[in-house]
Amino acid sequence: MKKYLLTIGFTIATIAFSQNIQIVPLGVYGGSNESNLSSYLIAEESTNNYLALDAGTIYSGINKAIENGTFNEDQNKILRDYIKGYFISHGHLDHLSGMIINSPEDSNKPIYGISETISVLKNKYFTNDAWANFANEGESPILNKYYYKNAEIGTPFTIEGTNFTGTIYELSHVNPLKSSAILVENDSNAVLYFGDTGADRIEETKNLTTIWKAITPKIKSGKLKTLMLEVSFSNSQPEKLLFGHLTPKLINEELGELGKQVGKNKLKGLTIIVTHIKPKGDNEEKIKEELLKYNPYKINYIFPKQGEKIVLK
Ligand SMILES: Nc1ncnc2c1ncn2[C@@H]1O[C@@H]2COP(=O)(O)O[C@H]2[C@H]1O
Repeated sequence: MKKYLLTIGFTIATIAFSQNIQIVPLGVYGGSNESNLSSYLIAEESTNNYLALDAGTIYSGINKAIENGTFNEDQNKILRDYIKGYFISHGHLDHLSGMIINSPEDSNKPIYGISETISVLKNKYFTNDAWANFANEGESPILNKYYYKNAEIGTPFTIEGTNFTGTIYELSHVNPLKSSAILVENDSNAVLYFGDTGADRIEETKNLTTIWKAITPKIKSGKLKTLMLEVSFSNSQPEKLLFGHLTPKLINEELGELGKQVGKNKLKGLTIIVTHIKPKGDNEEKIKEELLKYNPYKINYIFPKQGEKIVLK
């Protein structure tokens, strides 16, 4: 009997610990189309406990997900109950305007970010001049709906309302402007989401190298399921006009650095979800073509679509 119970316990534990991760893109572009800007909901597959990775577009993305059958609930419930908190990578509008605009209808929840991002929210957006202060610090009247969670770089923290922990890393988005990435993980799976970032060579920083070193063990063990990485421009964009972004060429340059840590063959089949494409002219088609045509590390590229769920196995 005892052995039987132990087996059941082990099976339940295995199921509990091997939760796949799902991602619901609410917005996928890095500009122009204000109804489809960077925001990705991430949760364990069998739950509705989502962290929003950036919040450029919220309302239109939820509607699109309902239209696609990804969600089968009303708009308000998804906003208020499913989204347990926001990670905001940096202070640019295309990463947070959806959260601001929807704040009057939202419920109480945390906003995670580096101190620079929280400072922008506090001093530029949740102000009486720009909107109203729906957060818990800053200008009066303080409406106390959102509460800031200032994350220390590289120190894991609990993501409220989920089984995830988060670890934030610093990025450079036209040095000295800071952006950030977050490693979201449960016991068996991990996803690394990047806000806007330039390449180390162009930004003259070592931020990406630091991240590649930090995640190498998780890639080697197979725990890290995907990188959600920006590719804003095609290779035709001159390096002096990148404004702190990546191109397919620079992705391969950075993957070369990661490959040095992990071992080249270990990158084969790694999934990269391509974020933040700027949908101007034929930029989107060119980026896709360039990534797929010259893919020396045999990366599995996914081009997310608004409202279409991705399950990472
Ligand atoms: N000096 C500049 N000249 C023209 N466009 C710029 C300049 N700096 C920033 N931008 C644009 O403004 C955008 C702000 O958000 P992004 O960083 O996504 O991308 C940036 C560029 O597209």
